[in-house]
Amino acid sequence: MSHDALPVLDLADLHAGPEAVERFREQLRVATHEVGFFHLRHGIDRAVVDELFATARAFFALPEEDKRAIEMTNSAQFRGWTRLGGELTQGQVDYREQIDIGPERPLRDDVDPPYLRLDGPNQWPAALPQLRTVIEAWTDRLGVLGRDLMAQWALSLGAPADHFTSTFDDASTLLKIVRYPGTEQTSQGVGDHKDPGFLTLLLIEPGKSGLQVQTDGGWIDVPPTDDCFVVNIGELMEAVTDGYLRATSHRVTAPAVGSERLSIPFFFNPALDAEAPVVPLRPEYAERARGVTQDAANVISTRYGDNLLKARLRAHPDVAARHHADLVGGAG
Ligand SMILES: O=C(O)CCC(=O)C(=O)O
Ligand SMILES: [Fe+2]
Repeated sequence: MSHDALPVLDLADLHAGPEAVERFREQLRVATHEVGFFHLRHGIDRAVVDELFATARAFFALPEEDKRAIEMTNSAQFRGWTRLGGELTQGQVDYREQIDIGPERPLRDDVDPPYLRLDGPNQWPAALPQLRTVIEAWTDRLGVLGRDLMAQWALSLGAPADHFTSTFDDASTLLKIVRYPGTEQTSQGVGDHKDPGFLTLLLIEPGKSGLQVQTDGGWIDVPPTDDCFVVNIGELMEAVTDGYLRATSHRVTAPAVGSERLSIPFFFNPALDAEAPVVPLRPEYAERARGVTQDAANVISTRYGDNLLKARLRAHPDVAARHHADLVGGAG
């Protein structure tokens, strides 16, 4: 089926009686079977969203040396600031700067299997302590929402509500705060990709376009939509539903010169060592499962840590060469 706009779901439906809940689940299943992307009206106070973007702007406005002090290249865990042009998608440079923040954990002694190297501390900017406060509150809020949505997905597919619960007990979420400056050098803000995990809750700075999603009918522009997340599923959700649900390629075009675009994607994912639990699909859905995408250049692993490490090594070759040369065939 071809689509020229994303479906819009409303979280308020989950508190509006059994019929509304049923409708929400149906929309969730259909949207992620057919498109893999949808708008989700969130009902979050504007003041919360405004504070997030004000804090994000304050971070990007810090002096270069404050950001350089927390460069991702310092971190074997791929945490911290990536300068403009420091990231690749499909081998091409992305024109964005960002900070990556994961669960705050001590460094581990045991790093076998290698994905355990991704556990560890964040790098927070010393000059902007409120970044940590604001982001930790946001991450907690989105963790609750992520768990609720996973239960709705399970029910929508014919599985018990708690199908995913234990998988997310020790969630290994990832949050990025991203800035795309306007440029004439390239149209690539971030190149075509699928997200490697389960679920992405993307908050885009109000009023900004630039996100494009691949559908059967071609690439479509996602228009700015107030008070909504853009939600998409990642490769693991495709894998556990044998392709009944679809991880969809997307990209961001660089904004016009003289403007910029901020976004805050939150990737809701299980523990690194979690094996993604296959969903027992209702027979009428199993019949329409397409199988998992087979691509020799992007093999999907159902162990989250393996799938994440694959994506991180590919996107950040400088971090890979410095800290993980043994995994990428470097000098070591
Ligand atoms: O910035 C955006 O709107 C999307 C970013 C994205 O797709 C990603 O970081 O995975
Ligand atoms: Fe993405």
